[in-house]
Amino acid sequence: MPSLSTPETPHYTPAPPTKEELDWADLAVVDISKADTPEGRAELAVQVRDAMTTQGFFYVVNHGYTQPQTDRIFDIADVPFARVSPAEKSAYTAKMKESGSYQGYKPRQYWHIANGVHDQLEHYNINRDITKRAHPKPLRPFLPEIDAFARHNHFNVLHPILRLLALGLELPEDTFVQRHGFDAVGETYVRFMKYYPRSEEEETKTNNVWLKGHTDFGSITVLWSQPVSALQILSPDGKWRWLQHLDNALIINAGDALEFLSGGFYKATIHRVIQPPADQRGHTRLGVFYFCMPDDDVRLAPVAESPVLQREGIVRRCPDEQAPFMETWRRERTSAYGKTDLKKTGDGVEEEILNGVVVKHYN
Ligand SMILES: O=C(O)CCC(=O)C(=O)O
Ligand SMILES: [Fe+2]
Repeated sequence: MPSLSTPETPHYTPAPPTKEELDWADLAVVDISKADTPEGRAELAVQVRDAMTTQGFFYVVNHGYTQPQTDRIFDIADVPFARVSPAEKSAYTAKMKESGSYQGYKPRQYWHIANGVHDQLEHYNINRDITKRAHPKPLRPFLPEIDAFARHNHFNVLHPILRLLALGLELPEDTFVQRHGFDAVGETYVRFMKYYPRSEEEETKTNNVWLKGHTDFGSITVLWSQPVSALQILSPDGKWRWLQHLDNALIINAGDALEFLSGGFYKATIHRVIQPPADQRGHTRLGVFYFCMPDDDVRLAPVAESPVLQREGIVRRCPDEQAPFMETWRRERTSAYGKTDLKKTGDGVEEEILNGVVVKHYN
């Protein structure tokens, strides 16, 4: 909470929500405050199971942060971009290709998008254990608030959702919670992300794609809703649909690790970022995320003991004995992303093979 004792920082004002009527995805809204009781969890488990087996995305509301608390996190999120010098940014750049980890900065223009055009977004990633590594000086006064924010995401958002996902598979409630320890060794982290407007030439050469269609490689992504429309999901009918901003809501999606663990029952949904509608162009777009993944030593093989999977069948992307550990999967995905030669396999689809598993990218 902002108070007299919290350090000051300029307020980040995002563009107002678009007035355009876009083709919005119709997603469930999950009131996570109901997860406090067994009856509430039983009700939400059905809602979450339906969302995760069809769209792979849903909204969460009543997560326990007030609008002013959320606004404060967005103000802090701008610090690593607006208040850190280029020299300090370069000193804290992540060694993505070499170490397979995003911890630190992903600089602008690091990824190839299409036709020689590179991205125009930077992000700064902070492991939930904020003490694991040093941070740029201007960010240091805000570390206690970032620590509280990571814990809030972990215990009040991630764990309740993991319990619902286990219930949806008729498994003991803590099946996935046990594989996502806050104090375990693993990469689950906070990401602040800033997109900058692009030139006409960049827009044309990339067909307005800012971030290519992909699945996230972790289990669950928590995206703090912000007003600049640009995120689209590939709907089950094959159409790209826009995600609508809801004030102080979270957007939740499943990634590869959850798809592996659930034997294909919960879908890692493909999503991308494109140029915003005309009334929001020319603005920066600031994002706040909590990227969640199982602990490094978790093997990403299906929870075959699930009665649901026994009835419905399991879809495997590789044989169980070859299923990657979370650590291998995240390092390979991180090193390869935006840096490898992809093979064109269809209209707007490119592929690569990592650890014996096909990974698709969409334009
Ligand atoms: O910026 C967004 O809305 C989505 C970003 C995203 O998909 C990612 O960082 O994996
Ligand atoms: Fe993503």
